[in-house]
Amino acid sequence: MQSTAAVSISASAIASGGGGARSDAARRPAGLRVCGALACSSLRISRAPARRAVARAAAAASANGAAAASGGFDYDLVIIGAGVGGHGAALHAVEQGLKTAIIEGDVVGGTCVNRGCVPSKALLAVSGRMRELHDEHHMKSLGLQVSSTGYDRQAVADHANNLASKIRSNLTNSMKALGVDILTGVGTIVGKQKVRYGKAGFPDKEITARNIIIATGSVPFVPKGIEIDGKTVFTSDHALKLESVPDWIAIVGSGYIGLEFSDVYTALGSEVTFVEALDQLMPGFDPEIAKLAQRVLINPRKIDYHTGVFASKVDAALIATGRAPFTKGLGLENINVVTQRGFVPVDERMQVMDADGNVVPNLYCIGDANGKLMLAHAASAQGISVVEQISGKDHILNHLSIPAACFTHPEISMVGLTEPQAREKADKEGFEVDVVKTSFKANTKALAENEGDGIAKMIYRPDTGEILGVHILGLHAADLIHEASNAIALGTRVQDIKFAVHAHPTLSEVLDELFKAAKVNSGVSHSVNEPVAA
Ligand SMILES: Cc1cc2nc3c(=O)[nH]c(=O)nc-3n(C[C@H](O)[C@H](O)[C@H](O)COP(=O)(O)OP(=O)(O)OC[C@H]3O[C@@H](n4cnc5c(N)ncnc54)[C@H](O)[C@@H]3O)c2cc1C
Ligand SMILES: NC(=O)c1ccc[n+]([C@@H]2O[C@H](COP(=O)([O-])OP(=O)(O)OC[C@H]3O[C@@H](n4cnc5c(N)ncnc54)[C@H](O)[C@@H]3O)[C@@H](O)[C@H]2O)c1
Repeated sequence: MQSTAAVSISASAIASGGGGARSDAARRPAGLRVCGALACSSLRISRAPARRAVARAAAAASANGAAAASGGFDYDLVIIGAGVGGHGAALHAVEQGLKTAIIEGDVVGGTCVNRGCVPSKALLAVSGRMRELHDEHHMKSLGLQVSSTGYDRQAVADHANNLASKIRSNLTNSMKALGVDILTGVGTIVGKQKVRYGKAGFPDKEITARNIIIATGSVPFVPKGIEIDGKTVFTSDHALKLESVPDWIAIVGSGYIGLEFSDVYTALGSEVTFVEALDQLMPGFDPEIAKLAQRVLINPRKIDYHTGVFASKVDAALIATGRAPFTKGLGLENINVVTQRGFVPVDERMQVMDADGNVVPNLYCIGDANGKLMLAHAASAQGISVVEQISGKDHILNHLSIPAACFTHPEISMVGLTEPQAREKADKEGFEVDVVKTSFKANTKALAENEGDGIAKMIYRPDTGEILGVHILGLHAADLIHEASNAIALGTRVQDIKFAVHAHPTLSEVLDELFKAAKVNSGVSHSVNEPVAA
């Protein structure tokens, strides 16, 4: 960390508000609407007649609450925390035929649905449209005329709130429909395979479970010395309610939350000042992408910034300085588990480790509470991975294949290593890395949209063709990254993926060109497009 000057920011400018598993899918009725981590789809399940009979019986048993857990336990699986991590685990557990309960101490959906991904993306959808409508030059170049633009702050806030409610009820209904028992109260582990739940501090109901997953998530991290009052000094929890749009706002921290909120606030007319502790903005991103992002997302907007400034006292600001695990009151001391800065220590299988470094049998922790990767889809993927294991299939999630995206306009996305991380690994392990880049400026679809700002960058091994990292800044970068993340997850090499065909004209051709630009050492064979016998 660089120099650490404390900063004090005046409140005056902020004040003016504006505008042994049993039958699996068995329990899921055909044609049911099912919600994954963040999306719902209609599922139709076709089964052979014999399986259908078993399925009907199990579904009936489930509907009566009669399905039994194995081994004399109340449940095969109890999940503490019904955020997206817990929800993802619960759905997969039911699919595996596990009798499952989920305990929630507040509202279903946790951070992502109620105070995170969902409402923030609703606000960002508004900011994207406002930005476009306000950009007269952009509109004119498309031949469009817009006479006036404006927004209704309360209506924008309602859009975010309504979306959160809708997704929350989708998640709740999907679990109920599949036979997950939703238990209300704060969960505490009182012993091996034993959980009590109820009023915080006074849990009065006890259940046993063969396996327990901790999925209790996180809360905003607020640096020492900063007092949150929810009005002039606040976190994303408050900002997402959009109770006001200040003329000016200081944002402490230029990570995901800071950046996304700077996009929202500047689109709605605020001026923004970033205060960032490290010596460059967006320090968590690939440095080259961060530099370009500064040129596209910061410099042309009403944003100024102070880097190398560690905020320890503020009078008016959005505090976006990271998240802290929410693991208090979980009763970990009852099973000899000591948290590390609040995070639950886990191994690569999300198995909880005790104070002596041993695995605690039948206890797992997923999502923000273990701190491996604080993203909604990572939490859910970890949950699914754990359920695979407890259903008898060993599974280790490759975290380097998990994509991330920042939903600014344009978006930033990434998967795998940054260039400095890849070079460090290459130095240690003794291999070469190469980097290729392509631009949105040469992409027909991006130019048709008049959105040519952006690049894609790939870091790879020329000796093997292994993809080490891909970073994109540009239109729909968040959607584009999945071709790269799937390639990493499936171990697809550059020399193979470069022969995959992309529709024209699409933004995906930015990645097509990227793969084709890579030079893998001759002699390394490829395996796709080999003639297949008819
Ligand atoms: C503003 C913002 C925007 C974000 N945007 C994105 C995004 O676009 N994409 C993305 O991937 N991620 C995003 N994230 C991160 C994402 O929200 C988290 O990574 C994700 O919610 C973690 O899921 P989780 O299930 O681990 O925990 P949470 O979602 O925090 O859920 C934990 C649940 O456990 C409950 N709980 C806690 N303790 C107990 C207990 N003892 N007993 C019973 N219940 C308990 C809590 O009430 C909560 O409901 C965002 C976060 C924020 C703050
Ligand atoms: N689109 C998304 O996927 C998305 C969106 C929002 C949040 N999230 C998740 O939520 C988590 C929290 O987001 P975040 O933006 O709060 O955290 P972050 O870790 O992304 O960024 C925090 C920033 O604050 C800076 N900082 C910390 N203490 C400071 C201080 N005292 N003074 C000045 N600067 C300081 C850090 O250097 C860092 O740049 C992230 O880990 C992210 O995974 C994801």
